[in-house]
Amino acid sequence: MKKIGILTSGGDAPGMNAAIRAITKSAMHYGIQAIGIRDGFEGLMKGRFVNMKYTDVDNIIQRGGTILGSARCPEFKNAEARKSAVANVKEAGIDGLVVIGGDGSFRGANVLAKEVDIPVIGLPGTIDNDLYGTDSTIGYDTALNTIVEAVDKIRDTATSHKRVFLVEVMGRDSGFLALNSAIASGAESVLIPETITDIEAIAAQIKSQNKGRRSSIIIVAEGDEEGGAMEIMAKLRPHLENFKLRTTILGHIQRGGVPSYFDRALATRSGIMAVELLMAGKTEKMVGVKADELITVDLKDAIEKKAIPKVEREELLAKLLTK
Ligand SMILES: Nc1ncnc2c1ncn2[C@@H]1O[C@H](COP(=O)(O)OP(=O)(O)O)[C@@H](O)[C@H]1O
Ligand SMILES: O=P(O)(O)OC[C@H]1O[C@](O)(COP(=O)(O)O)[C@@H](O)[C@@H]1O
Ligand SMILES: [Mg+2]
Repeated sequence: MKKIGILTSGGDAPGMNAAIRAITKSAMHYGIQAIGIRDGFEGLMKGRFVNMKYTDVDNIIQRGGTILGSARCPEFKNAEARKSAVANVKEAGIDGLVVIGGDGSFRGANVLAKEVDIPVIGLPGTIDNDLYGTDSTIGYDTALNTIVEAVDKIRDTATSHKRVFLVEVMGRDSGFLALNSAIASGAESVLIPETITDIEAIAAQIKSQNKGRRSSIIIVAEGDEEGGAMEIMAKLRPHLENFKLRTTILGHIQRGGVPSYFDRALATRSGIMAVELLMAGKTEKMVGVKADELITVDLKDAIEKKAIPKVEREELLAKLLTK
């Protein structure tokens, strides 16, 4: 192995830079040239490649976002359009590729691996934590901490005014961020796409626990089947006429910021492993983590199987969420 390509794709996530750094430095350690590919699959198709130097990755472990840039690139789903990416990889002499991204990026990585015929490894980089086979994706922990900090602030004002707040968090098809931020912020309720949302039951719950005398926080995953926080508020309003309802959409602040210790460490360990897997000729694998041990998962499984947010002692937790 002489040249390893690195790209970041899909929604950016805190810790992507730590991964880029670890891959670049480990490649150099093994006498391999790291090639940075700008703007995800878009840069791969357009041949936006840079030889990574040691100094390019100095001082980036603590920075959010991705120094390589990222993109959503729908054209990459088209086999004809991907031909230019394959040609660019061959021309640059890239003989191994690390794709850092979410489920969509791994679908792209999986088809590309077959067309370009070089080993491809995926590192899960997404705040959504929606990849099967890993306890945590890079960026998830930081985003959770961002949400919890924001909800703590909302709680102060909600309590002062005895209001009911609907706080919308990211998670396009997945409730990981919503469920776990709700647990950690002491929210009264949580709405996630994995469970059926019953508007009347939520209204009854708010009435019984609150009676207009205290604050309530309802975390809403943006992908909930009843809609985002605005839609849920509109649906709740007729049932909660005597309550003061407010909505906050946290939005893209959840994607930025200084990565947590956890995300930096996970990204660094996974980045080293990605290089070693490529050197061993392994392909179409995702590097994941289970009970603090790094593991590999077939990319196919990571994409096709559904990651489901799990909680132990669901009944007790439901009480904690509603009292
Ligand atoms: N089925 C697919 N085939 C080929 N490429 C895909 C496929 N799905 C997604 N991609 C590529 O991966 C990119 C990132 O996917 P996206 O779903 O936007 O983000 P994420 O990887 O964070 O889930 C897409 O913009 C597209 O270029
Ligand atoms: O920034 P965009 O393109 O509007 O995308 C927003 C989406 O990206 C995410 O932040 C991350 O999702 P991906 O990892 O799949 O890109 C989702 O939670 C959110 O729905
Ligand atoms: Mg995704």
